[in-house]
Amino acid sequence: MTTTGTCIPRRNENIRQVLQSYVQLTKPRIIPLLLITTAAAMWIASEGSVEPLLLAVTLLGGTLAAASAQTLNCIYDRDIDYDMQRTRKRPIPSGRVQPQHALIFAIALGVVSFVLLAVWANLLSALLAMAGIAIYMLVYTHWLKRNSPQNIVIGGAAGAIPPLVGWAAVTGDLGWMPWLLFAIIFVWTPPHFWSLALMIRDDYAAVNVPMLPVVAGEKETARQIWLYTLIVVPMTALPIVPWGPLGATYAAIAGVLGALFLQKASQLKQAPSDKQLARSLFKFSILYMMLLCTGMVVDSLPVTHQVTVAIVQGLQQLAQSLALSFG
Ligand code: HEM
Ligand SMILES: CC(C)=CCC/C(C)=C/CC/C(C)=C/COP(=O)(O)OP(=O)(O)O
Repeated sequence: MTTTGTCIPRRNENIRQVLQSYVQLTKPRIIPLLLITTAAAMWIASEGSVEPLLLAVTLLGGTLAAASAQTLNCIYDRDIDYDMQRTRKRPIPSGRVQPQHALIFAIALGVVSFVLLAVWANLLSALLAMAGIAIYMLVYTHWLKRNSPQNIVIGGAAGAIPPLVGWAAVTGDLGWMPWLLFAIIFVWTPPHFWSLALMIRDDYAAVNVPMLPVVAGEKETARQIWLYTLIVVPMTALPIVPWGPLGATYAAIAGVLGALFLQKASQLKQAPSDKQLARSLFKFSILYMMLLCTGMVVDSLPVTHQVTVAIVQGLQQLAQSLALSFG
């Protein structure tokens, strides 16, 4: 058959499609931001010089744990995913992957993640990653998603676990700083998700998932988005000296980002039915978390510290010479 030259390409094409379906089960577009929050925690915990191998192993373990969690969610939610426009083409509702095969895949991902983290990082980071899967599946997907408009507030704890994994991988324990990172992501999640939910409210209403915009309406959702934004922005100041380990570079980045986040949330509060504003806030929430974490990494680098010290010393000298010439 190979002499016809048609079978091998077709087989390769099939393998490619199967692989693509399994990758889609893991909702891969969400994972990079989860990893950025993990990496930020690792950089702060190691004061700017994280061991490359530990970083790689922890990010791989985190990727596999998140992929396992998302695959389990795709299995559990296959009924509503079939009924929703946005999710109908996912691998299970569209019949491309059998739920039993997806389950084996999810378990394999979870086991490899646990072993990787437990052996090459430490047991605490491995257990935290497993706790992330358990909270996402049991608390969010099974218990709250279909039963309470507070589903993503409480269930959001799962998405806030990655920085705990990163911190634990570096230090072997958890102080207040990783819990502060957890809290920042926890409080950031409602503005992130509800701005999206405002755009796809009808999808959730059609399958009776009580997301806040379905249950309480656009005005109340926009009001609560505003309140959570009002809480999260000042919280991002707490990692700054004298309270925390971060300095001027992070403070400047967090300040600008916070002002923009507040501005966008306030605009949405004034026009809760405006889908463009909701879309803009959703997209910005992702950029916000990405840049905030990047700011944490940049601020933690020793070179940033050296540059900041040099600038401060330069300013002091300038002030002294000005004082001398005017005094
Ligand atoms: C319970 C908490 C959360 C819920 C319910 C939630 C929900 C969602 C949903 C439904 C989407 C749209 C996905 C799609 O179109 O298939 C989305 C997108 C996204 N989420 Fe979240 N999210 C949560 C927490 C997080 C966290 C903690 C992060 C990372 C720190 C995150 C990062 C993202 C990113 C990067 C996207 C955009 C993906 C794209 O480019 O399409 N989410 N989220
Ligand atoms: C440490 C560790 C393993 C953490 C994992 C946490 C995790 C997987 C967070 C993702 C949260 C998320 C994107 C939920 C999507 O909601 P949904 O499933 O209701 O979205 P849908 O409507 O698109 O199905």
